[in-house]
Amino acid sequence: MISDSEAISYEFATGPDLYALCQEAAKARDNAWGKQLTYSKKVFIPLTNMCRDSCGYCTFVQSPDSPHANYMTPEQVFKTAREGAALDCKEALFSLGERPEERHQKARDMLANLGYDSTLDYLHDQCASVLTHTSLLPHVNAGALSFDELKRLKPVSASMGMMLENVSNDLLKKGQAHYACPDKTPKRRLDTIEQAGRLDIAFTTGILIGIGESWTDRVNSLIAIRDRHLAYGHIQEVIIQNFRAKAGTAMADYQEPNLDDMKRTIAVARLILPDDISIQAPPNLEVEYGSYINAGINDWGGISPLTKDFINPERAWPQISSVAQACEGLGYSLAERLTIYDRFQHQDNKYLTPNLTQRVASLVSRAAQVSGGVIA
Ligand SMILES: O=c1nc2n(C[C@H](O)[C@H](O)[C@H](O)CO)c3cc(O)ccc3cc-2c(=O)[nH]1
Ligand SMILES: C[C@H]1O[C@@H](n2cnc3c(N)ncnc32)[C@H](O)[C@@H]1O
Ligand code: MET
Ligand code: SF4
Repeated sequence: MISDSEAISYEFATGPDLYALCQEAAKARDNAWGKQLTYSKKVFIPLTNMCRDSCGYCTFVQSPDSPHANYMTPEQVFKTAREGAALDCKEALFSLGERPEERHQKARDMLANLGYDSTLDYLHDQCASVLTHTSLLPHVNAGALSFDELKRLKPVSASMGMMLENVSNDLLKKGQAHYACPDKTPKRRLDTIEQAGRLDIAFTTGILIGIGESWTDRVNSLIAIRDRHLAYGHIQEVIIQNFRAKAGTAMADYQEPNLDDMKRTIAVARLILPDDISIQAPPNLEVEYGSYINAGINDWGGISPLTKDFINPERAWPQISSVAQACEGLGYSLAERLTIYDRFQHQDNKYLTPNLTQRVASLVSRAAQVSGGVIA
C-alpha cells in the first residue's frame, strides 16, 4: 500500500522510476493473487443502444433517428445466451444505455411494443429469463442506479457493475466528456457504489482514463472507490480502461492514453487499493496488453468466443489462447473465473440470494468435472 500523496507524486514516473513502480505493484499482486491471471468467459447482451446521456467518447449510443437504434427482443436475448452457453460461456453481460425512455419518444414506443414502460423493468425480466432458460449468470452494467433499482436486480444478477469513470466535476462542463450526461455526475456514480455496498452486491467499478481528467483526478477517483470498499467490502474488481478515440464522436481528436500512462495508472491502482480488490484491464484496447501483467493486473475481464465488445466493436478480442500465451511467457497461468469472484460466493447468501447461490455452486461443480476445475 502507498499513501495518497505518494500516489499523486507518481504523475510523471517514467523510465527507471516507472519500472520500479511497476515492480512494486507486480510484487503486491503476486503476494495477494499468486501467479495466476483470470478472465470470465461471457456473452455481451446490449439490451438497448439508446440512452439519455451522450458521453463524448461513446459510439455505443445510437440516436433515436438512426435505423440502428434498438432494443433486443426476448428472442434475440435468448438466442445469444443459449449460443454462449453452448460455447461454455458462464456470464451474460447486460450492458445498455441509461433510461432512454426518459428522453426519447422512440424508446417509449419500442418499450411499449415489448410490453414495458421502463428499461429497467425489461432488464430485470430478461435477466430472470436468462437465469430460467440457460446456465449463464447475468452481470448487469446499466450505469447509475438507485437503492431500490439495485435491490430489485439483486436476485437476478450474480454481480453488478458501473464504471465510476472519474470523480471530476469539471468533466460535466460544456465541451467536456460528460457534458449533458445526467447519469455521469460523480455524485450519482458515487451514490450507486455506496448503495450497492449497503445492499451487499458484489460490485465491479473502474475508471476510464484519458477523458480530460488530471492525474490527481484519477488518483482521487481510486481513493473514492477505496474508501467505499473500506466501508462496505463489496468491490470485487476495479477496471482501468483506456479511452479509445472514435471517429464521429465529440472526442474523435482527443489524444489516447499511451502505454506508459496505462502502466502507471494500473500500478498506482494496485498499490492504493486494498489487496483483495482485483485489478482488471481489457486486453482488446491495447496491442501490447501483455505488459499490463508487469504493472500489476490480475484479471482481463470478460472475453467472448461469440459476441464482440459492443462498446469497442472495432477492437476484436484476442484469442483466449493468445492471452494464455502472453501470461505464460511471463510465468503466469490463465484461469477462468465466474462473474462473481470466489470470495463473495460462500458467505451464507449475503452477496447471493439462495437461487443464485445454487446456480453458482452448480457451475463450479460442472467446472470441476471438466479440465480439473478451471474456475479460479
Ligand atoms: O466487453 C466489455 N466488458 C465490460 N465489462 C464486463 C467485464 O469485462 C466483465 O465481464 C465483468 O466485469 C465480470 O467480471 C464491464 C463490467 C462492468 O461492471 C462495468 C464496466 C464494464 C465495461 C466493459 C467494456 O467496456 N467492455
Ligand atoms: C461500459 C464502459 O465502457 C467505457 N467506454 C465507453 N466508450 C469508450 C471508449 N471510446 N473507449 C474506452 N472505453 C469506453 C465507459 O467507461 C463505460 O462506462
Ligand atoms: N451506459 C452505461 C454506462 O455508461 C453502461 C454502458 S456504456 C456503453 O455506465
Ligand atoms: S457511455 Fe453509457 S451512458 Fe454514456 S452515452 Fe454511452 S451508453 Fe450512454
